[in-house]
Amino acid sequence: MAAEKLIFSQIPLSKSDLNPSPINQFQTWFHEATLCGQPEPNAMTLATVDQNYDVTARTVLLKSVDEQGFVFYTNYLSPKGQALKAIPKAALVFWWQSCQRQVRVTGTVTVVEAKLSDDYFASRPQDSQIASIISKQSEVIPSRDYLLEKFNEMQSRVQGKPIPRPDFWGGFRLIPSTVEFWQGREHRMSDRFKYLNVDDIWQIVQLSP
Ligand SMILES: Cc1cc2nc3c(=O)[nH]c(=O)nc-3n(C[C@H](O)[C@H](O)[C@H](O)COP(=O)(O)O)c2cc1C
Ligand SMILES: Cc1ncc(COP(=O)(O)O)c(CN)c1O
Repeated sequence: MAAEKLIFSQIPLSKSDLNPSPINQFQTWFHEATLCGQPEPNAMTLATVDQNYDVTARTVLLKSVDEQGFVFYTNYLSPKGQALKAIPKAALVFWWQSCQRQVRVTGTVTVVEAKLSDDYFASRPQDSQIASIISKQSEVIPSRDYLLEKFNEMQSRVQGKPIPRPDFWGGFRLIPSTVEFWQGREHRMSDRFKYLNVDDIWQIVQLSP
């Protein structure tokens, strides 16, 4: 592991290393994060702004990424769901300490196709499905017992039968307009490159650390 870490941490990143597509570049770095031994490399900070301009960030899990964008799943009625409905813009941050790498993404957010959410919901363990349904995400609750009672009630009611996805739960896709790759280097002289989408063409600029 130590040797693998050495391979990717504190190695120079130069423009000629970068794939013309920030998504391909992200996929390469994501793979390398696993090689570095980074636990949960798909955990990302998601920052949103609501209609009162209040800014909030929380961790969510990246569940898929392709040329269309970065997909995560959540409760559409949650604070983040409501914020994204009001202002469909967001930022993502990945910090892969094991590789001394950071990726920052900004862009616009759309609700994913119902079929994609249906398929993802169906792939989750049934107890996770139940938790998503009985939990009104981020609402104040009187106690854990209150939640457990709802969980147990639903568990005994469905008895393992397939549960359809509720319409208040599903995926969002962040369509990137900027993607920045940061490689930690010695003396805080880190390497940074930012992809900017200009008229559907990705331009790459180098940034001062
Ligand atoms: C590692 C980690 C992964 C998480 N993944 C998700 C996720 O994929 N979807 C989700 O809705 N909440 C996830 N959460 C919980 C959120 O951080 C947050 O507590 C919850 O979504 C409520 O956020 P909100 O009140 O801003 O809407 C995760 C938390 C952690 C620590
Ligand atoms: C509330 C919540 N919803 C969704 C997820 C996404 O992960 P999974 O679908 O693997 O449960 C998480 C991950 N911890 C979560 O905490």
